[in-house]
Amino acid sequence: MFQINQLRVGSILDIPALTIEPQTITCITGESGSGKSTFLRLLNRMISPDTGTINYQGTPLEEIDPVTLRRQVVMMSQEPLLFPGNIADNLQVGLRFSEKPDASVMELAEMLRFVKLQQPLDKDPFKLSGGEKQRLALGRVLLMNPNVLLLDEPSSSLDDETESFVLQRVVERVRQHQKTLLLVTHSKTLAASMGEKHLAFAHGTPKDVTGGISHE
Ligand SMILES: Nc1ncnc2c1ncn2[C@@H]1O[C@H](COP(=O)(O)OP(=O)(O)OP(=O)(O)O)[C@@H](O)[C@H]1O
Repeated sequence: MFQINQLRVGSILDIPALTIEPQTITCITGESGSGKSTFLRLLNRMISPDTGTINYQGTPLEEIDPVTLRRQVVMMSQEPLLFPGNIADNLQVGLRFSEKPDASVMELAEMLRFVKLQQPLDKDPFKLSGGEKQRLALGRVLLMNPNVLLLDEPSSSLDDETESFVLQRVVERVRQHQKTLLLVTHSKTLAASMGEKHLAFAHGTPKDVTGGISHE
């Protein structure tokens, strides 16, 4: 899905070579400031590298129209983005950006249940708690069902049990739809148990620690 070579972003990232296979779940861990968010932002061209190449499905990223790319490679950042309107509007906005048909009220209600957000569709999202805002943003990107989902600590405001529950369901759903997921999580336990690949970032360089064994 992505091939990365000789990539550098200032002194933040240094990735000699990395391949992300299609239809795989990749979990990403690493200390604060190790470059995890910057790495995700590169993959949908929110930022560009200083040197090196990233290919998406065999095409260099800079040759792909950014809007087209961001309809296929969707990022949910740590700070949940909210738009004016109610919860339903905030769920639909991703579908509209992707030029996909609106979801029905039933589908929206089902998505709220899926992300464990027990709030009415007509509620003002700005009145939600931090964790609820996160789950709303998660519901929005899940509805979009993109080729590639980039989730940057989507459940950091949840207690461990709810976090594990929600993430397991997200992973199951991505597998069912045969999509590709890159998931940043602070939980090494979840990262080790959930994906096909576990990348541990240190000082801007990912190390493949899948299965607890280093495959440098
Ligand atoms: N726009 C920017 N301009 C300058 N430096 C930046 C910018 N964005 C990030 N950085 C720096 O790059 C480094 C990596 O940041 P990044 O957000 O990728 O780390 P992270 O591993 O996601 O951290 P966290 O777990 O705290 O979210 C940090 O030192 C940060 O200060």
